[in-house]
Parts: sequence; C-alpha cells; structure tokens
Amino acid sequence: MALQPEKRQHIRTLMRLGEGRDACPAEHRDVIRRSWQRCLGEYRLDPCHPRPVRVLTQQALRDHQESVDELLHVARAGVDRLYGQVARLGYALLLTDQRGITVAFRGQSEQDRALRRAGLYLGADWNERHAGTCAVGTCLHDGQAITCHQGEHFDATHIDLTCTAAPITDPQGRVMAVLDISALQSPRSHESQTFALSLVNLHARMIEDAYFLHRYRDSLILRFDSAREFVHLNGRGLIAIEEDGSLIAANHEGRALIDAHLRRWPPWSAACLPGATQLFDAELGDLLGIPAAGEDQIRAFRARANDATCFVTLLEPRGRPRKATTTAAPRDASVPALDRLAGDDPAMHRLLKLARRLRNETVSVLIHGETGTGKEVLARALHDSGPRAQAPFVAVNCAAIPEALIESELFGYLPGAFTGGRPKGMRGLIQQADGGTLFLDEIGDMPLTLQTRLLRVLAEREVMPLGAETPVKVDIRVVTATHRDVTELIRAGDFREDLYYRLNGAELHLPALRERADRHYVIRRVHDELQAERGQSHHLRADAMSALLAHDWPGNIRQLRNALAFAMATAEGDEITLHDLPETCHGAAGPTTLTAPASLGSAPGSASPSTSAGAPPSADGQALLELLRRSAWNISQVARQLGVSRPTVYRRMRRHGLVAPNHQPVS
Ligand SMILES: Nc1ncnc2c1ncn2[C@@H]1O[C@H](COP(=O)(O)OP(=O)(O)OP(=O)(O)O)[C@@H](O)[C@H]1O
Repeated sequence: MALQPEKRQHIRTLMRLGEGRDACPAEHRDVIRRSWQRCLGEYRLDPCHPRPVRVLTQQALRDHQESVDELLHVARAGVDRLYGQVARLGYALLLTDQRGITVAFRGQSEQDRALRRAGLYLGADWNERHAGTCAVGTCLHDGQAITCHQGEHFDATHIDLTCTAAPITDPQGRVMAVLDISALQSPRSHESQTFALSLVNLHARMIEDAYFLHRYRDSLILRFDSAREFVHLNGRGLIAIEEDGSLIAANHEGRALIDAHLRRWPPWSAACLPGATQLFDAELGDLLGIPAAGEDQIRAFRARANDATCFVTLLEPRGRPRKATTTAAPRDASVPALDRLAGDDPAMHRLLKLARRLRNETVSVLIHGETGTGKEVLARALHDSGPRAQAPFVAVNCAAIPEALIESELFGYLPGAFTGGRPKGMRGLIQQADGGTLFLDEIGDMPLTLQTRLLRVLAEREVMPLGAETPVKVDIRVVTATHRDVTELIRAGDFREDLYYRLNGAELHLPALRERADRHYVIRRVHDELQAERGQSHHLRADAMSALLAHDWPGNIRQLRNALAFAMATAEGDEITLHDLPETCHGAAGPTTLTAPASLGSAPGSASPSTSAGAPPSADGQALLELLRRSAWNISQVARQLGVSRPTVYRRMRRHGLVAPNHQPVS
C-alpha cells in the first residue's frame, strides 16, 4: 500500500537523523528528541518499516491483568469518570501496566475496528522498545506525564494519533501503571491537548491516592493540604504512619514534603526518616488526637520543611474503634482564659503552650507583636489564669503618657512632692499593681532615665515614690510588650541591656493576623464578642466572611474588630454582607495603612504641614498630618480609621514630630 506523502516525509526525517545527516527538527521538544534518539540508537527501530501493532494473546493479557489486579479494582471508578469526560470528544482510554501492556480499555463501540487497527485496544503493547516514541512508552521511560501529538510519534503508523499519558506511581514512588487518553483525529496544534494533559494528570493522581488509601487501609494515615477546605475532600498529601509516629509510606505530595524536610534537616544517617512529629512540629498526642479536634477533625501544624501551615486530618485504620486517640499523650491541661485566644494556628499553639507553663510563675514575660495583635489581651489572660487572678491587673501604656508624667504615674508621689501634684499625693501604678500584674505596653518607648528606676524596682522589689525617703515593698509580676526590635534599641543606646534581660524572662511572639491559620476562628470570636456587647444578632454572610479572611489586616485584630463593629452599626438587616464592610476590606481597595491615604497629603488647599522640628514631614508623616487635620485632631477617630490604637497614633505623631494645635509637642 502506498504511503501518504506526510508519512513518507516523516520517515525521511527519521532516516536522515539516524544516518547522522540532519539534526532533529528544531520544532520538536527535548523529550521527543531524546526518545527518537533512543528508538534509533538503543532499540534499533527502523523508521522505514512501520511495525504492526503488537497485541498479546488472551492468556498473556490475563497474566498481565492479574499482576495489577488490586490496582485495576481500585482504579475502575477513576477510569470510568475520566472516560465519561472525554468520550464525547472522540478519545479512547487506556490503562497500561508498568511494561506498557494495555490492561484496561474504554472506547466507542462504533469506532471499534479503527481503534483496534490503531492499537488502541486491550492487550496492545505500547512499550517504547516496540512501539517507538509514544505517550505511554515515553511516559514509562521518563516517569513524567506527556502528550505525544501526531508527528511526534516515531512510528509512521501512529502519526495520525494524539495521545496523552500520565504515570501512576506506587507508595514507594515507582511507576506501576500509565493512564492514557488517545484520539484517532485531532486538531493540528499541540496546544489543543493542553487540557487533556491536566485532566489525565488529575485522574492519575486520584487513582494513585485511591490505591494508597486502599493499600494502607489498616494503618493510620495523615492526610494534609495547604487549604483547610480541601483536606477531607481532596487533601493532596498522604502519609501512612505507625502508632509511634514513624513513617510507613507516602504519596507523591507526602514524599515531596519528606524530601524538602530532609534537605533542610539532613538526617544523621541516610536510612533515617523523620517521624511525623518532626515533619509537622507536633506532639504525637496532637496528631493522634486529631479525630477529636473541633467540628471538622482538622488541625493546623507547621511543616518544619518550609515553616508553612499544613492542615491535617487523621484517617484511622478500617474497623478500628476510636480508642486510638486514647493512646495519645496527655495534652497540656486546658486553661480557658488562654485557650480561647486561638483556634488551631501552629504558632499560637506553641505560644499558648509556653504561656500555660508560665502562668503560675513570677518570671517576667516580654510579648512581641505588631500593633493590635492582642498583646494586652494575652497579658490579661496570663494574669487571669494564674494565682494572681484575684489581684489587680494594671496596664500602663508607656507611649501614651507624656514623658513628664510617666515618673509620677508609675512611682507615685507624696503630698507636696512637686508643684501641680495632688494635695494628698498619689499611689503610683506600680504600687497599685501590688499582689498582681503590672503590664507595661510599648516598653520600647520608656525614657532611659525611667528605665534605670524601673530596673531598681525589679531588682529590689520595692518602689520609691517621689518625695519619699523610705522605699515601699511591692510584690508584682511584670509583663511587658513591644512591637519594636529591642535589641536594635539597645544597639542604638536607647534601651538598657540589663533591663532587657530582667524583663525578658520569657519571650512570647504574637503572629500578625494575616499569618494566622485560624483567622476563621478569630473572626467568629470577635463577631460573637461584638454581638454579646451590643446585644445584637447579625448573621455573617459568606461573601463578608471570605473578604474578611482574604484581607491583609495591617491593624490586626483591632482593625478587624473595628471593621466588624462598623458593619454591625451600619448593616440594614440582620445580616452582614460584603457591602456592609468598610471599603478597604473589599479586596481591590487594598489595606488601610498609614501610607494608604498618601494622596490626602496633596489634597487641594492643604496648608503646608508643620512639625515640632520645623522640618517638612516625610510622605508618611504628611499623610498622617492630613488625616489628623481632617478629623479635627480627634486621635480616637484617626486610630479607628487606621485600625490602630490611640497610643500608636501618638507614637507615630511623635516619630514624625507632629504637634496638635495649641498643644505641647507629643514627647
Ligand atoms: N484573641 C482575641 N480574640 C478576640 N479579640 C481580640 C483577641 N486579641 C485581641 N483582640 C481584640 O483586638 C484589639 C486589640 O488588642 P490589644 O489591645 O490586646 O492589642 P495590642 O497588641 O496590645 O495593641 P497595641 O500594640 O496597639 O497596644 C482589642 O479590641 C482586643 O479586644
């Protein structure tokens, strides 16, 4: 039979390539070029003699099918689902074993003869050694998904076909089968098959995971994903573990996590795999206790490979009662005041675990965190959950009190200690906290002279009020907070190193809201609190919730609270929708930051700004100045607009040297 001109041309190209007379045509991809070289050099296939399709006998086919019996059983649903999606587009479906023999097939009965002739049939051998470059054979060789489109096939018999194949790997990562869809006719362009590649890849992964779940159905399996919503439905990572947390096997995603972990934390010996508690930075009890975790039986952990948050669920062995969780190591005793500060954010979990241990100690605690992250709330929870709960909790914001007043406010004074003081004198805040907790917020803003006095209070456990001659004993626990880098302040000579070590008996770092995996929990909690405070009930609609979840929250929980309070105050019905939220939460508008209203700085008619130093302020300072002017220097209003606290506004005013009309400079 005479060959079509196109086939003749194809054979000529391959012959010239085999004889070393031509390089491979530039339009062909590397993976195809390499395969053609293999066909010519290694397999000694002759392009001039297109080979008939090799089909196994019934008996030989049965032997191949039996060797993958378990996979065929598990893969059936995935095969049918994929075929259901592509049949109308003219594709047939092949599932081959690891030698390239077609062990399952789906195709249109009316195309039966044509499909058989093309080798798209049960028992057909698509190994590259026999069939030349083709999707199944080349995928098997490279272990990668591939489309082999028309003239990319080696054998001229196949150059009308388009075939797309993806490997299915076993839990050890070896290719055990190949899933392929092939069509007898297709558009010329290679791009027409892009969608086929994703579809086949997706189904190959589903079959792979179904096989994994089936194979390890008698073991504990950790299923994880970076999105909480997908964990149960389609969690990408699967890791089978023993009861002691040691690893048994992992799917593709699980192996990627293990590899990344080993790259970052190389093991002592090559044979040593990390345990699940190392991979997820968790205690065994936390992992085994997941089935009892909250409503959705999912917990968030930090993956030590990359510090990313992983949402994890635990699949228990088939038929085994829930007693697995009773083998869990005991969790830290619950402490409601602390426990309710977080959902299942891994960083918050670590922080609260440490806080639970510190609550009964007098050791000083330094809390770090951006503005509005809940430093004061945490300090109060520490106080409320410890033995001092019935004694006072006194909070002092070092940035909000003018420097001239901090000393008398903190240390108190006797009658007549200075002009302008109260006639009866005043008990200082340190004394007021006697028996309880003194919380010093924005400690980085405390003037150096007072740092020395505070150090003495901490060292001697006594305070000397202004004008007094004998010190007064005090029993206080000191908790401090700052958003600043204190070591930097020490380097600049603005903070005493010895005081820092006194204050920093333990350090707690509060993550920003945007970094927290439990944003959903925080939003719900703030919403519930506001409802209780306002005596109102508002349903938070899904569009509002998803905008709140997606927002950046530069002002953290305080800004979130303000946004929700605003929505509750202005919503017309008993439902909060996206449109009830401040515009800054709508997504495109971007977050409210100090620099966001920069355009305000050039508002028409604005007078040239003034600073205490007489110098023009920076762009940030300019923006803040305009905001202050527009709100008639109402600090609370500006704080609300920016989603920060009043002290933060004062601090920023001081940083930019901004002075309210008829006021002394903020010092
Ligand atoms: N875990 C939480 N759940 C609910 N509300 C919270 C939580 N943490 C903080 N908030 C709320 O967020 C607001 C800010 O909290 P807080 O004053 O403790 O933050 P901060 O870090 O001390 O702020 P700043 O740095 O400005 O002093 C408060 O209204 C507080 O009630």
